Amino acid sequence: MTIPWAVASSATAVLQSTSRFFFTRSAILSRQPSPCSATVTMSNAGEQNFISDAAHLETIFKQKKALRSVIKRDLKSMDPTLRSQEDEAIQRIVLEAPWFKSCKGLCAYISCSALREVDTTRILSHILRSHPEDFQMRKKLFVPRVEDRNRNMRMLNISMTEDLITSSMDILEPAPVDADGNEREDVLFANEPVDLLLLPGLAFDKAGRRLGRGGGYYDTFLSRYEELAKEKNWKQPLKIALSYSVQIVDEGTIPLTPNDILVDALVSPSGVIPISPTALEICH
Ligand SMILES: Nc1nc2c(c(=O)[nH]1)N(C=O)[C@@H](CNc1ccc(C(=O)N[C@@H](CCC(=O)O)C(=O)O)cc1)CN2
Ligand SMILES: Nc1ncnc2c1ncn2[C@@H]1O[C@H](COP(=O)(O)OP(=O)(O)OP(=O)(O)O)[C@@H](O)[C@H]1O
Repeated sequence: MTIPWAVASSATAVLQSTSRFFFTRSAILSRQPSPCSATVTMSNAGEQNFISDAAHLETIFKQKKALRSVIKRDLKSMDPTLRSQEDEAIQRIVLEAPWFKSCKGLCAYISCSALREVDTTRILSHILRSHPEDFQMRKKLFVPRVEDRNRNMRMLNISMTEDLITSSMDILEPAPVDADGNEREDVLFANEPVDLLLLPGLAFDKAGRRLGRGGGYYDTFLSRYEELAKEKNWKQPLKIALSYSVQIVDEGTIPLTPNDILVDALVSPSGVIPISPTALEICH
């Protein structure tokens, strides 16, 4: 695996491209990373360093924003037939994967077609329909619920699609309490670990970088779960992102910021792309 320690293209290239009103896919996607880190400093004076760090981060967030626009535009113009073929292929690959079949608990997103996310309907209904006679045999499913605009997202347990309501962000989410008025189980307080996290995103690369929608919800949750698993001595869950072909970009295109968490593998319509040593071991 390439270690994506280099986080951004040169400030000059960024300023040139972000100062235009219109971004072409090739202009954004052709950037190469420079060997500078997110905490690059330009002076020995502490305050000066702080300013240059902040300015550098701001530049990187601008790059992320520009890349999001390009990918959103590409997703919008994707042929609907191709989209549904890719949705089918990706979900079939997940449903047939040994890491999916063997997992006992997982967090997955509820896809939103307006956001042009890879569909998860088949995967979720497969889980929720399985073992109707014995719920204990079922995979335990947790899905996201946004709590506020301050990056707080919980993953709550659901057992049927009727548990879901439309959120203010127009995404299906679980209500915090179930039909009997009981608080839903939060994965961060569960007694058992989950083995798998199925992640959405806007762009990905083959070194595990993931560009989200800019809310910081997933990176914050992933870092909390990573900490929890360490504290409890649990195996870290596999972090697998689902990606249309058009969302996979060249290495060096997705700038990294300090809180970004890398994924272990991608599932694209052409198959699983293992990235981390754990994923390489599981997939071969
Ligand atoms: N299906 C799904 N559920 C999810 C997420 C997700 O990405 N996908 N989230 C992952 O964080 C959280 C919700 N976060 C969201 C963040 C942005 C937008 C959104 O509509 N963004 C618009 C731009 C809005 C703007 O710029 O003001 C967009 O991306 O077009 C939706 C959900 C939790 N649930
Ligand atoms: N673990 C974290 N702790 C504190 N701040 C965070 C954390 N993760 C992300 N952030 C902040 O959230 C904001 C959005 O980050 P970024 O643009 O990288 O989001 P994203 O990766 O696109 O979104 P997401 O993580 O929801 O998929 C940034 O200000 C970032 O610094």
